[in-house]
Amino acid sequence: MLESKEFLRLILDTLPEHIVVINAEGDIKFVNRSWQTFGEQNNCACNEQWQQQNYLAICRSAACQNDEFGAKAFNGIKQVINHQCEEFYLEYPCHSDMEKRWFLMRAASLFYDNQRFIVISHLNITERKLAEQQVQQLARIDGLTQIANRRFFDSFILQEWSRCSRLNLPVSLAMIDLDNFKTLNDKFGHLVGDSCLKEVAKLLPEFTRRPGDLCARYGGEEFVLVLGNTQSKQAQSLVTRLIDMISKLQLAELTGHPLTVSIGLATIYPSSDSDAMLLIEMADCALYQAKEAGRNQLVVADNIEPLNLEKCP
Ligand SMILES: Nc1nc2c(ncn2[C@@H]2O[C@H](COP(=O)(O)OP(=O)(O)OP(=O)(O)O)[C@@H](O)[C@H]2O)c(=O)[nH]1
Repeated sequence: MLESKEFLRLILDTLPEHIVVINAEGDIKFVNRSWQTFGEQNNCACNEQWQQQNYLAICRSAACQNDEFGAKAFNGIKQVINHQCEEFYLEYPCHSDMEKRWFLMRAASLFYDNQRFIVISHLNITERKLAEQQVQQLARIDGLTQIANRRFFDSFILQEWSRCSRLNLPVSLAMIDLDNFKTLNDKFGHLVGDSCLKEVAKLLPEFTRRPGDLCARYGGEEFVLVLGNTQSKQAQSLVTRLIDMISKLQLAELTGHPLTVSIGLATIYPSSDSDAMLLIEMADCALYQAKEAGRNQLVVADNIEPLNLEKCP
């Protein structure tokens, strides 16, 4: 019984992996039931006639339509066919209109009857991928305010700095610090302090809608806005609007006083011999000056003489 082809086929049909076997030219020689069913459910054009298809041609045609995973699959399978490796693995997305899906593809060679075949299986790994994404999401979000955390800001600013350096675009950075927050905490308690932080954080995403923008909690009662490809004048008008919105927050019910912030704003055209630390230092220095000048105001680093930077803490 074990040698019966029918028996082996039935075993393959019970597997959840979608399995296709091709010859060294890429011609499909076998597909299991999971493969067939997946094709039917996803309206694959070549359903019913899989064994008249060439799998490498399918991958190449996907690659020609700029599907990077089609190109990777094609190259990987070719490597197995050409004995450059025994096995090839590829994790790839395959989203439908209704759901997100990811698969793990494995290609391995097989000799049978003096002929060479490649067994390609596709395992659904969506559950693991979604869990990974959730962990990544949690690792980049600040628990209290639900906006990006410092760690994510640190990597984002580097990316945006090099993107703007390549394209010769300005980057603006606003450092926003709540005024007299210690007094507020001492007077009304930390829970009220926390509510203030959450309310301010809720306003920020409205100012950072483009892919080159980010709002983040920089530390305790300090926030940052990264505004890629934004000139100082544009950034100043955004930040001025933010100051106005913060002053109108309904926090007076909690504290009896309007909440105010001090903001340091810096704008730089990145160059290859400078790094993002300079922008952060300039914005920080401007923030320091805003505090020194009495708080509840914006200071723009453009107006700071280079010498004055040294006076900052
Ligand atoms: N409620 C709350 N308070 C925080 C949090 N993180 C930091 N703080 C408090 O924020 C306060 C910051 O105090 P300071 O650095 O002296 O600043 P400040 O009182 O705002 O004074 P200026 O910045 O000079 O206007 C400290 O009392 C911190 O304990 C937080 O997550 N929640």
